Amino acid sequence: MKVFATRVIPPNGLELLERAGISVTQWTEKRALSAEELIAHCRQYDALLLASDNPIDRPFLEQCRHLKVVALLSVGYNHVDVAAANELGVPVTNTPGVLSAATADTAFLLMLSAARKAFYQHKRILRGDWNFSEPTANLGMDLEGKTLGIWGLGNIGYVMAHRCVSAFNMKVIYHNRGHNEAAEKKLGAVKVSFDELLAQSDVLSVHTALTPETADTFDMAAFKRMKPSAIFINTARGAIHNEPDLTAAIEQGIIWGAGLDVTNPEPMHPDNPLLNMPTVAVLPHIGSATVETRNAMSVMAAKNILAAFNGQPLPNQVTSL
Ligand SMILES: NC(=O)C1=CN([C@@H]2O[C@H](COP(=O)(O)OP(=O)(O)OC[C@H]3O[C@@H](n4cnc5c(N)ncnc54)[C@H](OP(=O)(O)O)[C@@H]3O)[C@@H](O)[C@H]2O)C=CC1
Ligand SMILES: O=CC(=O)O
Repeated sequence: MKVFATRVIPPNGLELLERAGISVTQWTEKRALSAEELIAHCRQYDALLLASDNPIDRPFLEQCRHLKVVALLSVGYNHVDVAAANELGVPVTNTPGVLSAATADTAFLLMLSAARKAFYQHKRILRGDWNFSEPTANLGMDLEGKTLGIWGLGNIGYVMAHRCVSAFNMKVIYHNRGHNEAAEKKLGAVKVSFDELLAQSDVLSVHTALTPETADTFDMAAFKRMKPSAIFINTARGAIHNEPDLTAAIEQGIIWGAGLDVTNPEPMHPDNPLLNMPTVAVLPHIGSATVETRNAMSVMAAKNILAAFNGQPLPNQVTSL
């Protein structure tokens, strides 16, 4: 059995596959594979380990029906046509849970960085503008006791809420389609309507999957319903917010600032005005990027591949949005 990986894979997962006698070919070029190249490679392999954002769409799936599994090195699967995969009998797996803490830490980092204008303060040092003795300049805001609103309180949202309650005694409100009973019981999280989430959050952190229902939710109309002191955090997917509207909302003081690990589009252009706003912190989609977490993800993906090759139930198969 042979696996094709679209990027260099963290060692723990790779070792697991190789110990089982499976050969893994990794795409080592910096540039991403084109759709045609991906299909051409996959024709020669039994499984795909997808560590890039190449779409797994119907044209791909129609030409690669022989794959025993497409194992994603991510929890998000908005780049997969799940209905087509189900219809064409190509199993798809993801990596839930193991990356929740690292991604929540990224959201927490962005929240604190936006609140204290950290990225901007760093830029001040670089340009020789230390200015220590000015008591009213470059002030941030406290987070102690503030209200954290989570849109999509699942695995990552839960850890983010836990961090914020433990560190800053923040009150947690959330909006999901269902209830998160563990968060209600253990963190005192209160489910509110989406309108209340917008109106009451001091920090609003997005943790839903990108779906047709969640795309473009945070536009100017949504920002106008938020507090002028609110911080918007998105570590989920950039297409959930409208970036020109977010830029205008911060410029016009409709909201205070933002922390983004995901942008729309990615990569963000280096001239994007958000990068020069004092109350904005942007990271290049590094949510799960720690040594431990990426290794854990690679092990999870490898276990899904091994299960597929051994004809066993797949531990992390995704079958619906
Ligand atoms: N920046 C990064 O590097 C990373 C980004 N991510 C992104 O984070 C996302 C979340 O991951 P994870 O926490 O593991 O996922 P989960 O499935 O555990 O949580 C998602 C939550 O969103 C809620 N939800 C889904 N649809 C809606 C909706 N329309 N309205 C309100 N709530 C909704 C779900 O609850 P309910 O069903 O009750 O509505 C669920 O609780 C991923 O899909 C991925 O896109 C993940 C990892 C790393
Ligand atoms: O964006 C990363 C993911 O795991 O999803």
